[in-house]
Amino acid sequence: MSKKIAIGGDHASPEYKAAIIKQLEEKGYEVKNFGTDTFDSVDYPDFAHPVAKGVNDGEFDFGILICGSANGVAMTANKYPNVRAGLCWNKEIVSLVRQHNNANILAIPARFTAKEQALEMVEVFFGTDFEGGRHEGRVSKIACS
Ligand SMILES: O=C(CO)[C@H](O)[C@H](O)[C@H](O)COP(=O)(O)O
Repeated sequence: MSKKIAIGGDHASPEYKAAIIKQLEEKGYEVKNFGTDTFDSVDYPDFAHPVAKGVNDGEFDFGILICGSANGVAMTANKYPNVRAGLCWNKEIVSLVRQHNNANILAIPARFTAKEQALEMVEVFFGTDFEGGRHEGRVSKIACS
């Protein structure tokens, strides 16, 4: 069954988001776009919450969030107990956030990452599995009870 992916971001990112959606759909993923789709100024939590909630509730397997620095969307998403959003700026960090942290949301800083690099990061994110092992226990300690 194809993976279901939720994606969203603010006005810093619509063209990155569109390119990522195209790439993912071409690879057969099912993608739901939560906006925004224009450069009109918006508030990033309004787009990060629905993506994070969908991943948190198991409606989506993974999420992608994009804003200028990625801090705002990552902070918002990480309020949800089942979400592990990783702010990534290169492919190596993306590999690690999947292998070691079992991230289920990739947070991309559009204003500090070239679009080609963002697309490569997305490819690495979905091509890398959690290693488990010694990381299982650590990841299980992330959420507050
Ligand atoms: O990076 C962000 C939040 O962490 C967002 O993209 C904001 O838009 C950023 O704070 C910049 O805001 P601006 O209104 O685009 O100047």
